[in-house]
Amino acid sequence: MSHILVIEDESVIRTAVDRLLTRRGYKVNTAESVEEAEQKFDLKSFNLILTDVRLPGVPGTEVINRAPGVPVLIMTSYASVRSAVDSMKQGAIDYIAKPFDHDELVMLIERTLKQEKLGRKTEVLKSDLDKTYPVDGMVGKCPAMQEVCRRVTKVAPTDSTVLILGESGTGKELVARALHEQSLRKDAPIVTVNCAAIPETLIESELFGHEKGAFTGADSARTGLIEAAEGGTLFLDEIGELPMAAQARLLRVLQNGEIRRVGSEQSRLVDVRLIAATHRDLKQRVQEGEFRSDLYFRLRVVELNLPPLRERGQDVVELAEFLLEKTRKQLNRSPMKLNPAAVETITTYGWPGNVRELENALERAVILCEEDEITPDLLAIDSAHSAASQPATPTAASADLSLEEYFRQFVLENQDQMTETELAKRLGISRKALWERRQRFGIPRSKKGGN
Ligand SMILES: Nc1ncnc2c1ncn2[C@@H]1O[C@H](COP(=O)(O)OP(=O)(O)OP(=O)(O)O)[C@@H](O)[C@H]1O
Repeated sequence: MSHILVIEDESVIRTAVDRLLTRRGYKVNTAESVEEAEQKFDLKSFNLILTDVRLPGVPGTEVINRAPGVPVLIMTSYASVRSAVDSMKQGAIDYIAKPFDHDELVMLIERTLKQEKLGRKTEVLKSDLDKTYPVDGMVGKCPAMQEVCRRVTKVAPTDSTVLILGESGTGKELVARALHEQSLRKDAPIVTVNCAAIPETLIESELFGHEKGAFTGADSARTGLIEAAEGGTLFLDEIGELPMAAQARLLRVLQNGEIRRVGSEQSRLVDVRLIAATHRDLKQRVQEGEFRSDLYFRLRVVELNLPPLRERGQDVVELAEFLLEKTRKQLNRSPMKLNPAAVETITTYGWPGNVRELENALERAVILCEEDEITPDLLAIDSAHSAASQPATPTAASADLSLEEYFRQFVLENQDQMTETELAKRLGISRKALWERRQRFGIPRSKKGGN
């Protein structure tokens, strides 16, 4: 049984998390501060520590130093994304923004404990994968993916700005990380910001920082995420969602290498390489007046186009085999293979959620598989959702149905019967991505929903 320590000074949250985790079969201890936790327990004996950042006494991040080797998850309020980034730099495994829902927290904990258990094994696996696939575990032999790999290798060591285009789940973040890993900046941080996830009112101060008194509530000066990436790489995901005012500021960074905090008259120099990504047609956003053309041209110094999985031919089978092997090793299962019918299903399905959806389907199959063969039923691809027979998939008969419309329709039709986790899985996206899209497309969660 895994043993978890929860450090949280707000008693309502502490009790709720304690109850939730105990119900899920974990052994849980709680404390209101790092000092209290140290007095009562041997911090190093826990399998995982979940802590708030702001606590009476020393900040929660201090447990990273006081319990070396124990994975630490940080709970933080939304407004302090920056402190979460800092904690990650100090060695926290991950963070979760409050308010979080129970499923989200449990998933994060399960994942972290799984990773902790695998520990060194994963390291070995990673180096195996690196040997097999020259661009950091990126699988793909079709001409379009080969071109992407060639360009990644060529452009990574330069400081050029890169724009990565592709549908959701096609591997944009993987490419951004590969670019960083193969660059001279690899020992400095890569800071990832999802522009769609930060409210419009906060994005400028989150990215560029602000001076004391720059706006109501700014009671102290703060550095932004761009400065946090100093010497490294800034990955701006979903850049198509960046509001106009922030676009103007970003342009200045690209043109002059200078950053001006909100509320400041002075600029300071920053040394950051920018990689941006979007699933949107940016050129069209420019034509619609939603995106600055000068910024667009600055961004696409090098453009990488990731094709949707349905256009990658036989790559889908190689990817499935690769992901199957990766997942079964991570889950400590003996060798498995796809049977011919599963290969057929994988080849004919349209994969609207792209590689992420394939990854989820295989993870589920590995977990449920009792023999050494993956059969189509384990993949749980609803034949009604296959490319050939489902008019509601974006790849199918109604090709004119955009991904957004497909998403909207799917969520509205299914949210009363499915939990957010199930919805996200079926759409082949993460829960975070589901949340972001609900915000973006204005689809609130239904009251009847599963969680
Ligand atoms: N070519 C590939 N080879 C191996 N794994 C891949 C490949 N492409 C994507 N993946 C895996 O698929 C998952 C989704 O990829 P990633 O998060 O990079 O997609 P994305 O385009 O950034 O998605 P989103 O737009 O939804 O954020 C990741 O786990 C990634 O490692």
